[in-house]
Amino acid sequence: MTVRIGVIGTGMIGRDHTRRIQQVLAGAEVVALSDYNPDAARAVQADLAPAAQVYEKGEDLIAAPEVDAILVCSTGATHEPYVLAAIAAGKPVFCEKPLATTADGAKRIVDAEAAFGRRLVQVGFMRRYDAGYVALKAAVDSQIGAPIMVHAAHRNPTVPEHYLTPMAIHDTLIHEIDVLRWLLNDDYVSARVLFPRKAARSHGKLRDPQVVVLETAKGVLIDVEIFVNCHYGYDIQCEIVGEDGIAKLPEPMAIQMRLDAKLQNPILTDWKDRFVDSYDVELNDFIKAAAQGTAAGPSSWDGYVAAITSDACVAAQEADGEAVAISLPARPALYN
Ligand SMILES: NC(=O)c1ccc[n+]([C@@H]2O[C@H](COP(=O)([O-])OP(=O)(O)OC[C@H]3O[C@@H](n4cnc5c(N)ncnc54)[C@H](O)[C@@H]3O)[C@@H](O)[C@H]2O)c1
Ligand SMILES: O[C@H]1[C@H](O)[C@@H](O)[C@H](O)[C@@H](O)[C@H]1O
Repeated sequence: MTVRIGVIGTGMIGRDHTRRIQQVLAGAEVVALSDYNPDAARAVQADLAPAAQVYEKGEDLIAAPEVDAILVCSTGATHEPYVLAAIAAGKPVFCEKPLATTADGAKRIVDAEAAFGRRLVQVGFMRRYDAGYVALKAAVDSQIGAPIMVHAAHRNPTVPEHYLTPMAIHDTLIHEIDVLRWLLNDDYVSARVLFPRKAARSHGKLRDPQVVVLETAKGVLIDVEIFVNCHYGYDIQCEIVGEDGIAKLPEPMAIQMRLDAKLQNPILTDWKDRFVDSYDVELNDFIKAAAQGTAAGPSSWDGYVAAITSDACVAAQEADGEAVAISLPARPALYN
């Protein structure tokens, strides 16, 4: 079966996912496109999916009989209504992170999917599909003993002026919030945020860098440095300290050079390159499950937990280093 996919939001990642489906992956084709800016949808149609129908409204694309499954790749604040409409239509939906910009919004999605009674939603937490993180999880599960501490860093070379202090949580830390919970098979109980002096390259409305300290139910202490004006490159670090040893996320493959009297390893500068393979694997998982009328991978429950944790971290940014408690409601049976 070829899964007929409609893509809502044809900006940077919507275009890239369309390219994947049309040119890299098997088992699916993009038959419909929609964007708030119709010219963006038409440009993607012209470049990548000439047979696709362009819809002015995302809601009409979701309802279209030729669309079996939906990708929501629009701006974060617009995800919730599209995901709810896809669930109401009984169609599998892949939603880019964040699932919703508030915990209440994510809960509405969880409630709708649980009431529907079958998984339909996959959230775009692609790091769970990254070969390095998969190997790290195997080491944590079976080699280094029970985890005690995690040291992580999420560094971007630069961010635009519209990137404000809470975005370091909602837009950036959200990846660690999901992947560390998955790596440790644990949930968070509190968050603290500490700010060193502001880096000189941090623009006026942004406090950068910051350190988020998360504590888990099993007593693991996690520190994540978020530094989005680090200048030198796009750098993701993760080290897990266990009872018997330490496991570290591998560096991306790079040619080592002996050149000009230096031993050199290049560092990536663009997030699109760092996780390029994992985007392929996550969408492949979506296509396989959608062909069976369901969804796999990171669930709307995971998206909801990430939203609750993000809200706590944003509150912690204003709490002068004090801990903000995180408590989760009961998990519906659908997500056990
Ligand atoms: N998983 C990842 O690593 C990753 C990476 C980048 C972006 N993202 C997520 O993907 C989403 C899109 O990011 P992007 O970088 O492609 O942004 P972008 O700004 O390049 O594209 C967003 C597109 O959504 C369209 N849009 C806005 N409101 C809309 C609406 N109501 N209906 C339909 N279309 C609408 C815009 O016109 C634009 O074309 C964001 O939620 C972002 O967090 C995830
Ligand atoms: O939307 C991007 C993307 O999610 C990247 O993976 C992350 O490193 C950036 O901080 C964020 O702005």
